[in-house]
Amino acid sequence: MQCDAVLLNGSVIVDESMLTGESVPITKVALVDEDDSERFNLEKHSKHVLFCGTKVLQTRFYGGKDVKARVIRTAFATSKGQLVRSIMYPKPIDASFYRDLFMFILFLSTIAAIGMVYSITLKVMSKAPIRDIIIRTLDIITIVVPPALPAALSVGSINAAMRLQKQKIFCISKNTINTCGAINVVCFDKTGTLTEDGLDFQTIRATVKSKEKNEKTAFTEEFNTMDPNELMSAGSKKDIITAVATCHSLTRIEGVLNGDPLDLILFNQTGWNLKEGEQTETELFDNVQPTIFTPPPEHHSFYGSCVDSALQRMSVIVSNPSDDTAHDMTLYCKGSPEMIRTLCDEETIPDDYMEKVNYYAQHGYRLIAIAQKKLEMNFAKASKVPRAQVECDLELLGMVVMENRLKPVTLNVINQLNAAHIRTVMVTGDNLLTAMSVARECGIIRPNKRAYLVEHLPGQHDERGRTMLVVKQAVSSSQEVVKMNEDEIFPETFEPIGSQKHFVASKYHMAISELLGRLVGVCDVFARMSPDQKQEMINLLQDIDYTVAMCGDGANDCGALKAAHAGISLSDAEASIAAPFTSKVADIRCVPIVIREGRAALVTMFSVFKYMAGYSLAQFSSILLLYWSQTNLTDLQFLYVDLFLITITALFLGSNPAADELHVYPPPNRLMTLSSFFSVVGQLVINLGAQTFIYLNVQTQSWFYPYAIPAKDSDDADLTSFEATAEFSLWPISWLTSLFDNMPIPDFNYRLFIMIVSIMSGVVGYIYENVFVHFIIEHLFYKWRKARQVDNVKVSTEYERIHLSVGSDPRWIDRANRLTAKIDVKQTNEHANHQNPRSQQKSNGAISSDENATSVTKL
Ligand SMILES: Nc1ncnc2c1ncn2[C@@H]1O[C@H](COP(=O)(O)OP(=O)(O)OP(=O)(O)O)[C@@H](O)[C@H]1O
Repeated sequence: MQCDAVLLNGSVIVDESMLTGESVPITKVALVDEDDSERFNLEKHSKHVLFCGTKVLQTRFYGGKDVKARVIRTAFATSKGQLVRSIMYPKPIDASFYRDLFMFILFLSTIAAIGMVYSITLKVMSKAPIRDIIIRTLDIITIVVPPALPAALSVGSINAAMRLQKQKIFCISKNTINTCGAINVVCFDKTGTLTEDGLDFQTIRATVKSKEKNEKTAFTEEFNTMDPNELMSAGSKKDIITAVATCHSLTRIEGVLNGDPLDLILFNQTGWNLKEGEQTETELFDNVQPTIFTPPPEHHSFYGSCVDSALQRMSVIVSNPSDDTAHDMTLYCKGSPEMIRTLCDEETIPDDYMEKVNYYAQHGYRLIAIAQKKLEMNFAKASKVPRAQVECDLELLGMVVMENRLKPVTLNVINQLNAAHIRTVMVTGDNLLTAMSVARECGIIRPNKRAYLVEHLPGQHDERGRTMLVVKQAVSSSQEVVKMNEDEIFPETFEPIGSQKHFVASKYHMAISELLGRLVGVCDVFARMSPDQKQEMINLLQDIDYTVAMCGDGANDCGALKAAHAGISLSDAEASIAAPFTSKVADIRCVPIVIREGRAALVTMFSVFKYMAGYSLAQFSSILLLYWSQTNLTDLQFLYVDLFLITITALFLGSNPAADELHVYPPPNRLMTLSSFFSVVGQLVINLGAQTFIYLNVQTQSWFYPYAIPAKDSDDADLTSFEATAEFSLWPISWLTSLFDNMPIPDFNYRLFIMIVSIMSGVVGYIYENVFVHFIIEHLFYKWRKARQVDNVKVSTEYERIHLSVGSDPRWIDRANRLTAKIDVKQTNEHANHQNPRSQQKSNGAISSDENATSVTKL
């Protein structure tokens, strides 16, 4: 057998192409235990890569080729932590603040360079020895840019990672924690993330030939069990149960059935049993081996299945020894109702098919349609036949309706994020109507806002070449929009400062089941997204400068988790390797926690940086003055400032915990701003002013005598001087005075005077920071700049006005401007009152299924 990859427990052999992060097309996989590896000639059998893996991964091979490839990469990454980055993180971490840090260090270096020129000039003029010139000049660099800076900067994120771990959230990329502080949009997968993974079976609707409708196909009534006898008495074929029992990728691991939770629940409903072949795993991949499915005792047939899967559907070919001959087999296919419809013979589709699908979907149910096709082929041919050849002209057998239950904490967490003005977006592979209903239920679509469905009319363009779109209004939204004071949701009037300019406060929500680049900024629900589209959507959001978190649980979220600034996985399997964060508590409570800790890490990183830079500049001012007198601080004075005042204080600063709740104002995520510049330069000038004043003033005192410059400067030269003591300014307790080589200042009043000058300089610095930097620069100046930009772009409609509030970012305005073409929203009638018990509960989520009730807008 030749396969593309081998999952080998315990040892790792890697092909170079995987290390570059390229995707290798993998269609055939062998799983080998360590004990079997010698017998299995690895080099001969594997085309591309040999990997280590874990047995449990076998159950995940239901997602199609792409997913397989990802699983294999995961398998490798699982046991070789060090190489995880090269494979799973080909994309470097994007963080503008790291760039800013670098720029800021360059800025400090420029200040250091000025100091160096000053030092060289002074030393040359005083004819100092070359060695002294070099050492004193280089001193200035380490004073202005402290060597402990990088270590001190990472203290915040290390502490945050430890706090996260206590809350069962594990992080494999510490740098990402700082990025989380800047997150302004969170994308959620639906199934398994917002809703429970284990869906409850609700109803089965089989198809029958209806006598009343001239033998046309129709749906049976709702059945709440999968009893074949009940279904057959209603005229349905029992094949629908056989299809549910065989069309899946469940497998036994150590005797326990494992696999997709949806399949597991449906299979358990059938009461069938599954017995896999006795072969070793190696042999399993040499040939397609039948898996045996045993129906309940009254039947005694055996079925062999060949599982394959692809986007939105999966198919099996089944042989029933009691019914089929050696040349007869049956293909069973199950998947999304839209996809199965495209594969079925129209004759077998009931007239009210889409009506029923929409009916269930708009009440939040998850639907799986089931179809079959009789094949004339033997087992050997069936195992190799291309799926396109057999997956056509299917006969629809019916559909299964599953309940989509929200996890208990979901609503609360989404509300927390909304209240903090962090945009929440749903990105799911499921049906648009189901997605909208769940979005309404969990608060992504807010109760006081209308929801619109956007549909794309491919190929239709207006006179300006813009794509035509259809906008449908949610059926109940106009009547049932909950009248809420906007302040109840947004307690404070929101004013974007700095980083917060992307917040979109629109009066409505839009949902779409296609990925249209321009709409990522305005749609809140993205349905029928393939794994690649999920990833693409994250990239599009990043293109318009969002800092994006993605929270998901499944193999289909791996790409998006990897692409996001912060991927948060709720699963231990493949998603956990693609994501920097993994929560052991499988619900979305981890999302605000990660953002809060990210904010704490970001704030502490910036504060530590500013503190260290500020103190270094204060020390720099002292040095400039002391160099003028050809003296310097003593070694212990340097040590005291560097170690105690700068490094240890910075380390304590870095252990600040996160705030208890997610505040509406995020911390600034830029360091290179006008306010930072004025803050640093202003504090430097204030400090230098105070120190120069003392430096000059001390020289006018009667007891002062100037520093005696030694004949030849040497390392152990006596640096004791009144100038240095006045600059260093420590209360003259005798042991401290001798420890720091201070020159005791004899006049008590003058010591008090130095103290007062230093306090005054602190007060002036404080006032400058708060009045000039915070109020005038940050508040008034940014407000003035914002007022010059258009803030709200209005989208007019024939019936009402919809306001798109787009913040102040010019790119947003540009995008919103393209939406200002007329949106002609036609309101549809309230959908018929349904008997379904969930209809009341979910009425807010109901949306129109009337395909004609639309009109066109242009994008
Ligand atoms: N085991 C399965 N058997 C048949 N069809 C399936 C199965 N799992 C998913 N599907 C179909 O494929 C569609 C896409 O599945 P996918 O796993 O990408 O997303 P999802 O599970 O519906 O939602 P989410 O992306 O929120 O997890 C589903 O909506 C469903 O119609």
